Amino acid sequence: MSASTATAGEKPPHILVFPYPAQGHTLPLLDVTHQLACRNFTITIITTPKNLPTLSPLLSTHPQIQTLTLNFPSHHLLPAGVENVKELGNAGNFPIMVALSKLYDPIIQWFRSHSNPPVALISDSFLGWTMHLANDMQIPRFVFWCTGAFLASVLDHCWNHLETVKSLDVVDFVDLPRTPSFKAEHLPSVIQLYRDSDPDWRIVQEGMVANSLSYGYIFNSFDAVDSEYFGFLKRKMGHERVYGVGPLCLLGPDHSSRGNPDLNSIAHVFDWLNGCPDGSVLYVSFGSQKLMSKRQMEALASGLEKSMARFIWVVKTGTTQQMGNGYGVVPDGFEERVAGRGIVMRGWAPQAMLLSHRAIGGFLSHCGWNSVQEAIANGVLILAWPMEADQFVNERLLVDYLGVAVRVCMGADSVPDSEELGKVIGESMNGVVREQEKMRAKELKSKAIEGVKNGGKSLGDLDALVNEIMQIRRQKRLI
Ligand SMILES: O=c1ccn([C@@H]2O[C@H](COP(=O)(O)OP(=O)(O)O[C@H]3O[C@H](CO)[C@@H](O)[C@H](O)[C@H]3O)[C@@H](O)[C@H]2O)c(=O)[nH]1
Repeated sequence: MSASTATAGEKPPHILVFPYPAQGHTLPLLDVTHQLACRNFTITIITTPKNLPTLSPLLSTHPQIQTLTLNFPSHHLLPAGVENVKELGNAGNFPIMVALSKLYDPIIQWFRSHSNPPVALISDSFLGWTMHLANDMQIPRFVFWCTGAFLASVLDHCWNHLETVKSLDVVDFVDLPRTPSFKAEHLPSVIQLYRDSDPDWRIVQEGMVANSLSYGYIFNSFDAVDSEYFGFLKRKMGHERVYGVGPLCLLGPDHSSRGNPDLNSIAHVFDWLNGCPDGSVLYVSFGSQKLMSKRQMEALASGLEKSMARFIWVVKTGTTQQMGNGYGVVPDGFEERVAGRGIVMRGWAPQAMLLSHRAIGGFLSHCGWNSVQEAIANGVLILAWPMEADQFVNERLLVDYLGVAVRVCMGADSVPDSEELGKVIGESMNGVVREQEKMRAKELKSKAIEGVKNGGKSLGDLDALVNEIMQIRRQKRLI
């Protein structure tokens, strides 16, 4: 247990946690919440009825955690009953962000009637409006970034220079370390989608700008990945309260039961992996949101077949209508042709568990930040196919700055050349090329592991965060 646990007689502080309802956002914030619950904090998590089940594993581990379950507000762009981005894909972010801002009043009412109200708020970066909420409640807000500090720095520049950024084909980030440039189509999706004429987008923009005025930043990232950008943000915000507590998948809790996979039905996958040589299998998955088109599915299947590499391909399946149009459909006969060398898993796979298997040596990924952290934590070479959102920014960091990834395709609608794709996969998995990248990936893994050990930087940042909240509570008591 950390040295920062409440001392005898000291009532643990009460904090309010507000996750954003997208798989890649909620799960890592729940990991941070777990860490705080392990340190005796009193916690209330804000959620909505359909998102409540995601909290179940955490709530059963920590029965003392309370929930504030509020009905999901409506928005004209949201189909009735939708409460999570996973149901709509990346396009769902905008209406969901706007709809949730309508929870301001019920949250304030709850806060004002509470006998032991929270002393701090930790809320997702996509809930920027909660900065005003925290001000109203007179408590500090910590922003949880489920992405890295490089991305946060890029976004900060974009939101603060929106008019200029939106007018350019290529944006030069001259104020950032390494002065990166991005083509307009590779900027984070929220920037590309922003429309000045729509008052709802103003809500989003104001919230995003407000993020940088918050009391502190918490990142699922760590020094060896993001130190330049941690430093940049500290200078920009004028204080040191920027905490890199990642990779969270190494801190726990154990992620093997995430998404409730039926481990019996996939026992054959682990049996097969157990018989494969170390580092010989490519894991292929594109996160919880991306559904691939018919042409993409065909090109990817063909590339995997031509590569002659061993693989596990996790296929996100769509609705009956989407699958009728070929979305998420594996080409006929493919599985028979690759039998013994490759496995297709449909739906949800225990990714963190699979990536930690000694036989997995490569990860063909969209570069979603959680996948990136899980790959790094396991020293796995990344074959990068960024598609949308923050993924092009993440890819730049991985390929060009950290040198732990190889670029294989770019774009949400791109269809890779299957010959070329097969060649890169084959060389990376079967050959002796990419040795430098593989070595750097292993080195980064070692640094990640060091960081979460006693005396390590990520654990130190977590303790510093805990101390900061304890301090806030002590000061509140003195007022
Ligand atoms: O079958 C699956 C699919 C996913 N996961 C897990 O789900 C998470 C997926 O997160 P991520 O890799 O970040 O991908 P997305 O779900 O696509 O995440 C969205 O949110 C991320 C955080 O903001 C962004 O970085 C991404 O670009 C955005 O697409 C990871 O922990 C995976 O291990 C599984 O366990 N099994």
